[in-house]
Amino acid sequence: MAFLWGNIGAGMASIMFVYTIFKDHIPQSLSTYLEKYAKKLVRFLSPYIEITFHEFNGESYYGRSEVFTAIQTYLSSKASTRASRFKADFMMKSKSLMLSMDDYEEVPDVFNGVKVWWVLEAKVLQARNRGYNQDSMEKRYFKLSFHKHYRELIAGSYIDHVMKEGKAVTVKNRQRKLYSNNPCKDGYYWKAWSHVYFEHPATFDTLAMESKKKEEIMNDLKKFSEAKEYYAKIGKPWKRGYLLYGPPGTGKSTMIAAMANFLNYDVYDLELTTVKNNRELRNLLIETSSKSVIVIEDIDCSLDLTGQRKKKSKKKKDEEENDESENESTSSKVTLSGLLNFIDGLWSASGGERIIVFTTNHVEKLDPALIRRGRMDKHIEMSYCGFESFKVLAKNYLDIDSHELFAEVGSLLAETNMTPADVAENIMPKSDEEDTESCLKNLIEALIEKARKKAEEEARLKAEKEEKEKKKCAHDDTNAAGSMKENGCSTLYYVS
Ligand SMILES: Nc1ncnc2c1ncn2[C@@H]1O[C@H](COP(=O)(O)OP(=O)(O)OP(=O)(O)O)[C@@H](O)[C@H]1O
Repeated sequence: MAFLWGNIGAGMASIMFVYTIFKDHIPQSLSTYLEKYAKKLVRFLSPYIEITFHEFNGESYYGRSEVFTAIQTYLSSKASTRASRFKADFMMKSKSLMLSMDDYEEVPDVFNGVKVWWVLEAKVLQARNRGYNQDSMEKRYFKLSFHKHYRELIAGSYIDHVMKEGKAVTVKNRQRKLYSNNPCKDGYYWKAWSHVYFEHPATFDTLAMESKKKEEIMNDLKKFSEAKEYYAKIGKPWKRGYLLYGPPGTGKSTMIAAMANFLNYDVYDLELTTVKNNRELRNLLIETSSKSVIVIEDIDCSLDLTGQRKKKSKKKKDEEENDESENESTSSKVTLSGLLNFIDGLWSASGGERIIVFTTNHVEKLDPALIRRGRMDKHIEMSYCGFESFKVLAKNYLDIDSHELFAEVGSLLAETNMTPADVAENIMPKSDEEDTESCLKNLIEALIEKARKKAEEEARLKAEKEEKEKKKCAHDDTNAAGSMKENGCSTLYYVS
């Protein structure tokens, strides 16, 4: 068989050699025709099979194929020993170089004694307007070749093996990312998200919050991350919504970082004000990866989302519907109903786990439809610093568990509203000379000052209220006297 294929190969090589010599003398149309059929003939006679795995499925340039990513990761672990040309990337997490296979470089692999060959190829396509300035487009794919004889083994067990190994390596090497929705160019592609490596140090240990509340949140997150089968069973997308609300500086952003670190998820920071319309929002969300926290901070300020449902006119409804239509040049913005649709239904198809977090300083301003249970499953109030939270901050910043000044701090915190951000600022040593005691004294001073200002403010408000009431009484008396006069009374009668 090998001899026969060898002879056919030699014959084909001679024909190709002669063809190359005379190619310039053959008309263009005939030469294209010959090349096409020569390729078909070679494929027909070849004892080898080729399977291709495309980076993006179908027409869509959103949502990279998970199979392609797993193969890429699997091969990068092989490329370092089996290829002769590599692409090198510096891994922040492991502080080491990661080698991956270069374009058109062949990487052989052996499975159960059977040899296969991988190569990364690309087709360059005509430019098409897909919402960003696209010059031209490259469609990359992996090509796997193996002998026909091993069709079942390779198409079944081997591909499974590659997927499993690829995913395992991805989890091991995972460098988490913080994405923001600023389009950026990556090779031939415009990507809707740009990223930096996510290295926020916050954890639930360093988060200032009552331990019972923290534990409840951690249990909730853990249960969610392990509930793949449960979500599949009840037929719901594997997602969970959190609403974090509270005054500025109470740790909403810190909580998001702690959640992402706890789950080992990426973070997508979605700035809604820069999203043109519902279509763009959909594309952005489709492009988010599994195991991610999608954050919309200050949802009340993000867009005119609040109360829009109630007030929506017929005209507005029509605009929203047009927004979903083919017209990409529309200037309409993301709407509440658009956002609700994506939260409810978007990820049912993609299947991966996602957490969506809204933060707000003014929970009372939000449309109830946006935060109802089922959409935002857990509402977490981020509050002013209590004694338990203070102790976490004291441990973080001063490395102490107790101190004789703690009792005074505790009673002052009970009377005053100070955010964890302000507490942290006050106890942070400002120079090498500042010791623990002087840091705590700084905080006590700040708390006393805050309590004094609060008392002053309360006194001012009380005086203002009394003044208003006095004026109102005088005004009522004048009106009463006036109406009596109108009714022909000359004397005022007071009824007690
Ligand atoms: N609960 C907390 N635990 C630990 N540190 C906190 C906490 N709250 C605030 N901080 C500290 O204060 C800084 C600001 O807090 P953060 O940005 O998380 O507050 P926020 O509620 O998100 O504020 P904003 O509403 O203004 O965005 C943080 O960098 C952190 O150092």
